[in-house]
Amino acid sequence: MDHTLPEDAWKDSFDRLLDPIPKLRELNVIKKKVRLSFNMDSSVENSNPNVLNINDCSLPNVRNNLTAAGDKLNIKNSISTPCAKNLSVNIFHCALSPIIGMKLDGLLPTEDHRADIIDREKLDQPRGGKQVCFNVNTIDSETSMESSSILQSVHALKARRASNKQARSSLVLLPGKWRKSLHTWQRTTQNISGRKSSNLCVEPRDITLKNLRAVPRNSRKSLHTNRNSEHDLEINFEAEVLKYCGQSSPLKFSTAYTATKMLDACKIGEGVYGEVFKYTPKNKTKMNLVLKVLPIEGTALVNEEVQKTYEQILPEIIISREMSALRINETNSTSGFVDIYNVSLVKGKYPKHLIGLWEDYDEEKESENDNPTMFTDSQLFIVLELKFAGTDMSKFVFLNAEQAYFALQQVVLTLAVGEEAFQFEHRDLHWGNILIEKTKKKFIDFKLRGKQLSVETKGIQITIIDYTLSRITVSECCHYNDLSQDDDLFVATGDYQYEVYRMMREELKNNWSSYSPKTNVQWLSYINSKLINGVNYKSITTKAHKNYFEKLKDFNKIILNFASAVECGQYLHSIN
Ligand SMILES: Nc1ncnc2c1ncn2[C@@H]1O[C@H](COP(=O)(O)OP(=O)(O)OP(=O)(O)O)[C@@H](O)[C@H]1O
Repeated sequence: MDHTLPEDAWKDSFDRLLDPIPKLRELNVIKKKVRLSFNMDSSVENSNPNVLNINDCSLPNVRNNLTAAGDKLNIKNSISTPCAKNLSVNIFHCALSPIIGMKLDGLLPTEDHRADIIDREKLDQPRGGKQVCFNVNTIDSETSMESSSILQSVHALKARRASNKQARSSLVLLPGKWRKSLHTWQRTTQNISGRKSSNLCVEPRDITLKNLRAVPRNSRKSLHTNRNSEHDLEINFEAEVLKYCGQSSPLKFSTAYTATKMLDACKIGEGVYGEVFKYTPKNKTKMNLVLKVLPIEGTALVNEEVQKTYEQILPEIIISREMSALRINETNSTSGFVDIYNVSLVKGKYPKHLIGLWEDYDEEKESENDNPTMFTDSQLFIVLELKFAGTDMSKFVFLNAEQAYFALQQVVLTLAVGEEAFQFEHRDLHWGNILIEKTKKKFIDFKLRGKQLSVETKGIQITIIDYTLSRITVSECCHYNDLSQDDDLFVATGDYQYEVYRMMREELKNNWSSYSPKTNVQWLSYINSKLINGVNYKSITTKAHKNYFEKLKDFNKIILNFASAVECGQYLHSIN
């Protein structure tokens, strides 16, 4: 029997169509143009579970945390998309641009992947692009993911939904900045599980970050404590913002912040809502300032987020101004809250030199934010000009525990002054929101209820930043962020920090407008624990280190018994 296939067996139906037109076949017009598309479902096709980006976790203690909690993440459920700029060759043969993923800072590797990371680090291999990872821990073992394919994840989730069980992803975050990771997780899981999305059917090719839409959040609220107040009348938030900026209309962005006025400028950080640049003003060459640039009021999503409105940005401006002004308050004063020099409302395209700085940062550190070239002529921004206040506590290297102990005292008294002046609760005082810089001053002065207090600096000065979740009462109005409907933050794990959000919710009975200075104590207990087990010390063998390390440990045993930062401060000052 002849097993030879007929000559045209290789032809598909399309080829057969060409048969009657031999000239076309000769030209092979169509086939020559067919290329393998890496764009299509690139989040699926190019997933590589062996690539994990921990470049942001270079600190030994962060690595330790990764080691301690690594088992919690099933890295197989990861989407990774190749990022052309990290690859030495262009694997994208097609004209369309590749889909760029984002890394989710807060997630932890498994044992296998830790080994892989170490191998990659030894070989100094290039990073494999940004990633989104999530851990689906409610899937039964038999339906658990067997490969890294997101396709299988989706099928498993669909199957699970079909059997009427609720799919819920767990959230394991690294200590510190959580907002970006949480938002990415929310977008990812909400679209996969359909929890808050009306579109329950998610096809694999829909799972690209550009397709994931943010859920608008409008949780900033202001509550008038005096109900008969004339403030209850309709507020014109635009006019209020302009008033705080000391302007009658927006300034032109490119002329208000020209390159010539900003010496030695560079981008130093980024948040979900904006970009942070550092520079020296031309007329004050001994000073370093920081510009925090926040797009507002536009309809375009920025970094996958809805832009804040005048109404949402106003409380942040008010809190920043009031806390900064405590430097000159007669009864309760502190310089521990970030010093704000100016706030302005600007309009127009991003200045070219700031785009250049953004791109330099992106080249070096890979920004997770959108390139500001996206902004049009009509875009509005709030620009906060702040004093540069140093390095955040997670990256700072303390000399020894004595220096850390006195830094804690500065944090305690700063919060205590805030409580007394404005019923202030920070509500998000993780170690990324405490900045530290060296100082030649011997003492830092505070005034609490009119009483002068001094704390030894031991060579460093602390500054508290980021009032996004903070609460204050000012001019019979309480400004706060209502987290009562925001379940996701309270399911996160991975650090004591995430326990504190739950502790706060319990303390406040989920009524976020109420005042309880105990939440400041809860954050102080977290900071104290980080000083015991988390921060870096230069010298740990000295007597001073051991002595003060014991003091930190003793204080840790009793700290949660205090009702406020004021009480903590009084106690610490009495035992000094
Ligand atoms: N005054 C300052 N001095 C030095 N660095 C600063 C200052 N303000 C902000 N930064 C740096 O910029 C980063 C982002 O700032 P910030 O936390 O205020 O932004 P954010 O948009 O509120 O962030 P997110 O909302 O994502 O937590 C900080 O982590 C810090 O490293």
